[in-house]
Amino acid sequence: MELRLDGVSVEVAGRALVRELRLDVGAGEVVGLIGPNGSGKSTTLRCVYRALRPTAGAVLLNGADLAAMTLRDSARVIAALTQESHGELDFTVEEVVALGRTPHLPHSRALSREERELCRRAMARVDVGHLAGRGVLTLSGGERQRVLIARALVQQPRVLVLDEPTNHLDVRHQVELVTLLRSCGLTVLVALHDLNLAAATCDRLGLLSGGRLVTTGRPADVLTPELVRRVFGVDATVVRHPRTGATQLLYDLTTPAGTAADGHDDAGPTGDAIAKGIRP
Ligand SMILES: Nc1ncnc2c1ncn2[C@@H]1O[C@H](COP(=O)(O)OP(=O)(O)OP(=O)(O)O)[C@@H](O)[C@H]1O
Repeated sequence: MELRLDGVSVEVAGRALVRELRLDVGAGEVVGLIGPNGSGKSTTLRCVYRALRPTAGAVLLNGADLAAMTLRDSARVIAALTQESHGELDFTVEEVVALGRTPHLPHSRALSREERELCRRAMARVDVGHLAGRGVLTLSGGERQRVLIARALVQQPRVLVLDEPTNHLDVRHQVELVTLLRSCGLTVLVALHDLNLAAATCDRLGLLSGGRLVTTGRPADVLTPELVRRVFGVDATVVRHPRTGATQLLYDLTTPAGTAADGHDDAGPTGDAIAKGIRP
């Protein structure tokens, strides 16, 4: 299923948080949103999982406007792992995972045997099967994050939207999540802070700054030292992973590169200016 952000803008209290964002995620493609704090990544994702309505533009699924679908219908197609997903009540792990079936269940029907098996497999896939009977509030941050990934999987979506899914995950579970995102066959839009993880995970990246899309492209084309310096204010050397060939950045941790554009409307060069290499 193809996801298209068609000129999406979000304005809150007279302030533009996202401006005319155009981005396509092809069926089965993994696209990463990267950018400094406050650049508009979460706001963009909120428009896709319908926590926010774009002020202008539209989010399209296979060409159909998401705004015209019922929330239940879109929840059958789009699963989200969000920054807000953590306010669960004290359910057990298996109860939280089973909640992923809600958009598919007629009122008050219990899970079928197949659905319980689906939940069991999803829990095993993210390594939380042994926690099935535990209360989610007793879990560590990483364990809880993996439970929420299992919940998204049992939703059997066609599109997966993830906001910083590697938060709290140790390195093994980060690698497993990358493998899962790359192999699940779903259309994936994921916001990531870790640029090396983004480069290893995503087919393409969209780089945001100040609510604008600076550029999109393959990781090797987006993660250039020039753009990383202009947008993040960090000096980095680009290397290729010796085995996988993935683009990876080695940060220079000793010398600040100067002022980066941040998420504020009135600070730093605009996204367009950055994209063209123009300093005002
Ligand atoms: N409801 C809101 N009202 C006012 N401003 C908001 C609101 N939601 C977000 N913002 C502002 O919009 C900007 C973009 O926020 P957003 O959360 O999308 O950024 P982000 O790129 O996800 O940042 P981070 O990397 O810090 O998670 C920020 O300056 C934020 O303070």
